[in-house]
Amino acid sequence: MAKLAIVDFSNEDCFKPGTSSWLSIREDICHALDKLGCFVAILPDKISLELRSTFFDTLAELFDFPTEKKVKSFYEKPYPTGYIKVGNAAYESLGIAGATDPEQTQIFEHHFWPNGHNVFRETADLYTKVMEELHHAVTRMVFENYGVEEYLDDHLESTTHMCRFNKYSEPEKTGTNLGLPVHTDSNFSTILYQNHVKGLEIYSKDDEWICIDPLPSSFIFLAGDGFQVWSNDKIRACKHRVILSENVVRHSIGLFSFRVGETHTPKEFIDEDHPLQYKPLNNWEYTQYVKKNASSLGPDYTVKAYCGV
Ligand SMILES: O=C(O)CCC(=O)C(=O)O
Ligand SMILES: [Fe+2]
Repeated sequence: MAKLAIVDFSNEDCFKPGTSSWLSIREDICHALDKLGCFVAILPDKISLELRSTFFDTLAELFDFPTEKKVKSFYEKPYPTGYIKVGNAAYESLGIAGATDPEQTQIFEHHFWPNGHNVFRETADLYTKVMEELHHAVTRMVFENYGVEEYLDDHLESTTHMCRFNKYSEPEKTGTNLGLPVHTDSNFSTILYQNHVKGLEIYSKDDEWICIDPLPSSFIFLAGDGFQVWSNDKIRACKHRVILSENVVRHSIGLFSFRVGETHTPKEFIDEDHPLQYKPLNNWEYTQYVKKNASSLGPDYTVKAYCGV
């Protein structure tokens, strides 16, 4: 079975370009992305265990609001997003668009708690900040590794982040242990963080599934379809799913990073042995298309069918 890479970011130098820690981690994560499109980043000491536990309690409070309230939590810009629940499935999710802007978290907070909920807002901002920092560092490492740093600033400036809070109800309540079916994320890249309940599984190349231990210091980085298009298939979008094996509520947080406008494959990824695989991708239109047509497209639909050359 392919091994999931666990990459230790505990040394602050890991976030400083050019240091030996940075260069060593850069090699590890690029190798991991090449193999599975995914790795686990260990970030201890960023958020205390107490705050983590309090935050997951506030997520339970959040999902306890009536459905009518949750449905009305909606963002029009920079892209439409809001509450998701399909049928009586185990999964439901609330999103904050442009979540790295604390004003957006505040709009979300006030929708649910008109008098404010400091712990929720401050901790949501903290998690978002930690995940954004990780996103920046990993993206820079990948661009450096492939010799395309000249496009990095434009890429980061064109990236917007959506934060989603997910709840998976107890299997005995919903009658299913399927949290989320097999999929790749349609955006560029995602960082996930779980409560103490396991469920996230990564598809390994040997047709086996790797269950990710829900450790308090583990953040999971996943390449999405946008990453695959950008890298001309050098880095494949990571297939994953959520299977609930315990009869308890599972929560997770995700930072979904999108490139606004079109994602192009840099010329550096194209040569005689690696001809261009994709037309430019409008990641947001693609995401909407996949969401709208999920049932007719089926589980084997890929970004290649959408914009392959
Ligand atoms: O809850 C998780 O761990 C995974 C969520 C996920 O895959 C998604 O929202 O796309
Ligand atoms: Fe996903």
